[in-house]
Amino acid sequence: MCVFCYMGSKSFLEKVAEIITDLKKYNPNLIYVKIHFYSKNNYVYVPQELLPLYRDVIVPLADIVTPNQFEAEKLSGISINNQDDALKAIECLHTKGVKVVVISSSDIGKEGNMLTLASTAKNGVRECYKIEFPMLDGRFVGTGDLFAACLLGWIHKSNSIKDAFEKTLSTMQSVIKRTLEHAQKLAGPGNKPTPAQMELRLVQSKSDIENPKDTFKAQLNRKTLSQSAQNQAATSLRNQLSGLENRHSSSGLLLDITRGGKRVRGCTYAQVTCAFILILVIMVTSAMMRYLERESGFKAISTHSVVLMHNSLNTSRGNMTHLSNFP
Ligand SMILES: Nc1ncnc2c1ncn2[C@@H]1O[C@H](COP(=O)(O)OP(=O)(O)O)[C@@H](O)[C@H]1O
Ligand SMILES: Cc1ncc(COP(=O)(O)O)c(CN)c1O
Repeated sequence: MCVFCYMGSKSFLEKVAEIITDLKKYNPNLIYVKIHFYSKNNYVYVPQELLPLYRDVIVPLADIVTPNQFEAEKLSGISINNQDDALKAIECLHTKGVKVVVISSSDIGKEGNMLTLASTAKNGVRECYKIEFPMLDGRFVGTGDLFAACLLGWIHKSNSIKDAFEKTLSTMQSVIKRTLEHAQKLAGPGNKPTPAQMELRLVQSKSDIENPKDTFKAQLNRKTLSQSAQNQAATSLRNQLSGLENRHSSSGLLLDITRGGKRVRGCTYAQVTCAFILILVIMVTSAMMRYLERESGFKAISTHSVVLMHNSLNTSRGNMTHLSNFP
C-alpha cells in the first residue's frame, strides 16, 4: 500500500508518478491512495500550474482518492452544488480509472450539515453511499489525513466500502468532538480556541480509532445520474471501447484470449478472414456436389484430407472431395 500526500513541486510530482508506475509493474496488487494534495476551505496549498499534472497523471494512477468538495471540483472541472453534481464529479474521477472515490466533506447536505459520499466502480457497476452529520464549529487540521488513513485501514480489513466508510466516519466524529471539547476547555468560556488548542486528540482517541462505535449508517445513494452525467458515462464507455479497438489494431489482433492478464492466444484479422473464406468454399463445394449428384447420377467420393486451418486457429482437418465417374 502506498499513500501519497500533496507535493508542491513539478519534478517531485513527476518522480512520484514514475515510482508508482514502476511499483505497480512489480506488484500489480499495490494499492495507491491519493489523499489531500491541493486545498482546504478554498485555500490552495500547491501552485495552480500543478493542477493538470495532479488531474491527468497522478489521479489516474490512484486506486483510491479522497478529495474534499473543493478538490473534487478542481479535479473534475465540475462545480458541485448538489448531489447530482457530486455524482457527476465522482463519475469523472472513476472515468480516470480510480476504483474508490470518496468525497470526504461537502456542504451539499441540509443546512448546517456535512455530507460525505463514497463510491466504488467495479466492472462498470457503481455503488455509492452517503453519510450526513452535523458540522461542528471549528477548523481542524489533519482531518483529511486521518480520514484517508482510517478508510484505507478499514478497506484493507473488511473489503466493504460501506463498512469502511461507516467506521471511518465514526472515528472522525469521535476524534473531532473530543478535540473540540478539549480545545474549548483550554480556551475558556466565550473564547475561540487557538489552532494549537485545536490539535487533534489522536492519542487520547486510540480506542475510537481501533474500535469505532456503531454510530453511523451509510445510505445507498439511490439518486440516479442526470442525463448529462449518463451521457458523460456513455462517452467514457465509448472511449474505453475505442481504447480497446486501438489496442487490438495496434497489436494487429482481432481476438485476445487472456489468462491472468497475459495474452495466451490471439488471432489476426487475416487469419479470421481466411477461416471464413475456407468455410464458405467448403459449403459451396459440398452444395455443388449434391446438386451435380442429383442432376447427373454421378457419385462424389472423398479421396484425401488436407489441413484447412492455420495452426494458430486450432489446426483442424476438412475433407476435399472430387467427382469420380461410376458406371
Ligand atoms: N467542522 C467539522 N465538523 C464535523 N466534522 C468535520 C469537520 N471538519 C472535518 N470533519 C470530519 O473530517 C472529515 C474530513 O474532513 P475534510 O474537511 O474533508 O478534510 P480536509 O478538508 O482536511 O481534507 C470529514 O469527513 C468529517 O468527518
Ligand atoms: C503541510 C500540510 N499541512 C497541513 C495538512 C493538513 O491537511 P488537512 O487538514 O486537509 O488534512 C497537510 C495534509 N497532508 C499537510 O501536508
